Amino acid sequence: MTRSSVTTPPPGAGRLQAAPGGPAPGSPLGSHYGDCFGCGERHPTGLHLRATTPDGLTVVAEFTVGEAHQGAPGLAHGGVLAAAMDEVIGMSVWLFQRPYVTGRLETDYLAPVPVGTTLHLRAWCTGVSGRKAYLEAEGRAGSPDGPVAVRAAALFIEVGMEHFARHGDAKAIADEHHEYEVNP
Ligand SMILES: CCCCCCCCCCCCCC(=O)SCCNC(=O)CCNC(=O)[C@H](O)C(C)(C)COP(=O)(O)OP(=O)(O)OC[C@H]1O[C@@H](n2cnc3c(N)ncnc32)[C@H](O)[C@@H]1OP(=O)(O)O
Repeated sequence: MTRSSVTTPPPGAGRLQAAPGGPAPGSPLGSHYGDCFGCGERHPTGLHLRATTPDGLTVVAEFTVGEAHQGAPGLAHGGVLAAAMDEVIGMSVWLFQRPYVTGRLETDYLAPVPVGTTLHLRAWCTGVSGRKAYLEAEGRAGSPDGPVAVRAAALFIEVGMEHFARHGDAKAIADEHHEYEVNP
């Protein structure tokens, strides 16, 4: 993976620990928002990522490239593939049980991805330092051990739930996330 110093954990960065009360190994991860382009079940042309965590620390998910995801005829758009990387990484920080947002996302495209291909996605954390989390992801074509078509490295920044309430739709968050106090 070609990655910059911004997405490389600094010396002394901590390792991620499974959050108490987080999803049990093997359990499916639900969508964080029904209208999300990445995981929302209500989104008509979204990626509809369905994810599980095998170990409470990493996330695996599948995304089948559809007609709505094309750039060149018959091939996935690079921005859509980056969105899939962003989403699976976002799901993996969701395991921390604290809200994070993408600060920087770096993507390597290794092979074209035809419409109809199922990408097998995996994301994991490489380090945590203060509010910063360092993460990586890959997408393999056709099967979990297929060729790597896309790779990403990211810096995510921890924010409070008030970030989403202040900048987004506070009512929609409250309706879907009764477990969080969005205006503490
Ligand atoms: C309904 C459900 C609700 C739950 C939703 C779940 C979400 C799931 C979503 C899933 C979808 C997938 C996820 C999505 O798509 S999330 C959507 C895409 N991302 C965003 O919209 C984020 C937009 N940016 C911001 O809001 C602010 O800039 C943030 C909050 C990130 C930081 O502003 P804030 O004022 O708070 O803090 P700070 O500026 O002091 O920065 C703090 C530290 O971080 C460093 N830094 C920051 N940025 C960068 C950068 N680009 N490169 C390098 N470094 C960067 C910075 O230097 C500093 O370091 P240091 O000086 O301390 O060393």
